[in-house]
Amino acid sequence: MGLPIAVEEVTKEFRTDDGTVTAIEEFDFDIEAGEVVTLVGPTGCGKSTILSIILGVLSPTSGEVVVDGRRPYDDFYSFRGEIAAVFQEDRLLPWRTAAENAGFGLEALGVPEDERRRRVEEWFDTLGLSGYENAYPQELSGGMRQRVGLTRAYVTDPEILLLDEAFGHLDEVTATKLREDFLSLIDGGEGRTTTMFITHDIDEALMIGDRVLVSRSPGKIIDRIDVPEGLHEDPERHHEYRTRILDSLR
Ligand SMILES: Nc1ncnc2c1ncn2[C@@H]1O[C@H](COP(=O)(O)OP(=O)(O)OP(=O)(O)O)[C@@H](O)[C@H]1O
Repeated sequence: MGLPIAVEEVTKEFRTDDGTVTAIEEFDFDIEAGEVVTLVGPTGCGKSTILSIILGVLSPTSGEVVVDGRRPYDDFYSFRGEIAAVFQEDRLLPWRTAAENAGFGLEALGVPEDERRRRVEEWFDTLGLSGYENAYPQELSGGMRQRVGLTRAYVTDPEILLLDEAFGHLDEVTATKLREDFLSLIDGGEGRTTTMFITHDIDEALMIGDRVLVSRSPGKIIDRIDVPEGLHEDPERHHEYRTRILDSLR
């Protein structure tokens, strides 16, 4: 069903040669178990920073993130297999085949090879990668590589999935197809994974999120929007929501 995420008054500052940069200021929101929340905003508004804190690779300067009574950055290894992330660059290992890359997380969790193969094959089938198990990343298109990255995350059956501009560098046709597949994946499951999806693309944020958080640089959340069901199939209403976000970012 996924675990809920509580982000409580989180501020993150970085020290630089010129002083201090505030990447995010008092981010405060909850993501319910199984909810899909998108965070949208222009470059430099703190999207990757908050994602890294939830993933547990960065600590906040003040405030805290609590998942299941634990803080990911204090207890990183206890979240192994529970939080998975997909990034803009696919981060596949070039010397591993597509199936070996996709099974990497399971391998780290000590899942036996037969079981790994079975689970990867199931996901490859769902994501249209069947037949490419033995291909190397450099033999695959950008969209296919990103599907391998998604498989690597999904195959561990995580409680929380974090996506950082995951479809951002793909051409529009491939990105649209991946978004549609991604939506049918998250809507198809009986127990939804709690998902945080960050993007600078307003249409993508509205299409994917149950709820959209809007952030402006320097990192401050300036709007929170509940997305009505089926919004992306209603161009007029979609336009209204898009305009609201654009206006708040001006
Ligand atoms: N390690 C760091 N050291 C210094 N400043 C940093 C560091 N990481 C991020 N920042 C600064 O914090 C701010 C927010 O960065 P962040 O990467 O979170 O933004 P973003 O919204 O993800 O941007 P983009 O869409 O370009 O990826 C920026 O001003 C950035 O320069």
